[in-house]
Amino acid sequence: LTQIQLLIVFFILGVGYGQSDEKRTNITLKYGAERIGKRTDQPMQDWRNYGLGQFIHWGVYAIPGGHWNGKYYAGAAEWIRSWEGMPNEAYDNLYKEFNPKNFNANAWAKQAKELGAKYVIITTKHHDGFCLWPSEYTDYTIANTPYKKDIIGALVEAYDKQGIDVYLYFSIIDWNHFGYKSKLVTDKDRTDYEVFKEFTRNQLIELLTRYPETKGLWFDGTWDAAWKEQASYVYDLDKELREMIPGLIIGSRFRPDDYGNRHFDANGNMMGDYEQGWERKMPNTIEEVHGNDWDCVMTIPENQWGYHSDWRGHVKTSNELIEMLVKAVALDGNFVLNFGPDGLGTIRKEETKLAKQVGEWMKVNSTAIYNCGYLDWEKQDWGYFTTNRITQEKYMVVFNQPISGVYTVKTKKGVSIEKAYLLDNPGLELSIEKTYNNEFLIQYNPENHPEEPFVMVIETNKDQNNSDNQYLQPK
Ligand SMILES: C[C@@H]1O/C(=N\OC(=O)Nc2ccccc2)[C@@H](O)[C@H](O)[C@@H]1O
Repeated sequence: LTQIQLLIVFFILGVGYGQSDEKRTNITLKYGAERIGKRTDQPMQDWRNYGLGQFIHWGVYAIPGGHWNGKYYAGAAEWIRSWEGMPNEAYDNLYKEFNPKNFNANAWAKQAKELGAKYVIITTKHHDGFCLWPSEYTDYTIANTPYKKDIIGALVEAYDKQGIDVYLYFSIIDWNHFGYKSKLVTDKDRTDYEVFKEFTRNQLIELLTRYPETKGLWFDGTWDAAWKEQASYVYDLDKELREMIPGLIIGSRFRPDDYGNRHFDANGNMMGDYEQGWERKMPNTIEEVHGNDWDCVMTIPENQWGYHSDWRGHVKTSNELIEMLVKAVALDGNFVLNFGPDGLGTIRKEETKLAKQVGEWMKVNSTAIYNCGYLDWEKQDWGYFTTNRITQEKYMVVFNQPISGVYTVKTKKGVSIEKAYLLDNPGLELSIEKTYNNEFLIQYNPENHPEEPFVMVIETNKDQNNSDNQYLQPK
């Protein structure tokens, strides 16, 4: 069978589409997954141990904030230029009034610190092509606004000062560049696109040169057919960027393989260092993550990344966001919560309130989040297990208090629970009954009903500070 016929066979069998976790290598690829299995170097360990991150979506789309000419835009605010109610001409001149007089990078970074975020992903350029840094490769940048100053530089410095690692979001889609095409039809498309590819490479090299503190790049807007044909160019660019900053972390949303597959190549092996497919959604089982690192990026409203002045539909509460965070960590992922500052650089009150609430919970309970990941015990209804990858301490994060006050825990063969107590009250030991093989019942009946999730610590006969485990010490 030719490779194409083989691919078709795999595709029909549904096995070639990258959702399986046994690593196959039947199809020879020049531009497939660069590695099978997780990265184990320190920068990636640090990434894996973050738990919680902050996403910032900010740009000229924050000026209209989801409205134009008195009309409400029901889409995602950062996509307003694509709305028929927003003339391109009008949008493309908004930068001339971009003057965020309330912007305070240190205040944003301080708020992220109090939230408990260990890293931040900042939009340098979204699909509209507006650059928040003074790029020398286009005039459509912050330098040509009334504000003039380098927003990215100020944010990198401020977050670095707070000890929060900085990752840069970069959209390959660029509606402002003449050479950007979603698909390549004519010869002129192709020659224009070659100019666009060089422009894209130049901007990425420029960003890593200007901001060498950058720990990684979060690519977006790579779903176009035109981009998916560029396996060789992207492979070389990926290599070039990684050589500029050793340890640089890039997710699965950047490279296409020989057949245009992103996230997973034709053999089902993940491209990049972690899976970036969980956007406003989450896996429910460990099987769905296929043994890969992954992040979930999440909006507070249903689907607004950039600032929209009129959030409609469901706005998540702090307890909902905390549960998503814990669920991500419990399934070996990171949870990245999005903030969309308004056109003047103010982080809106709803986001500030939630950042405070989640931050207060993290102050008490982050022991069950930072450096933690998946524990292969059977999931129970009361909530989630997490375990510290270094100390192997085990946690039960409770979201659903059983009326019975009985918390069922099924351990592994030979593992018995010897002690259980509340993280925020270690002195109060909880009673433990062993029933039958590997099942233990922990009793906890508080007088008053806790108003938010809480953490129980469990110690087993197998706990030791296992220094030879595969995860290195956090930084
Ligand atoms: C983080 C978000 O990323 C986007 N798009 O993401 C996706 O397209 N996600 C996606 C699409 C299909 C499958 C899985 C994820 C952007 O368009 C949006 O404005 C925002 O920046």
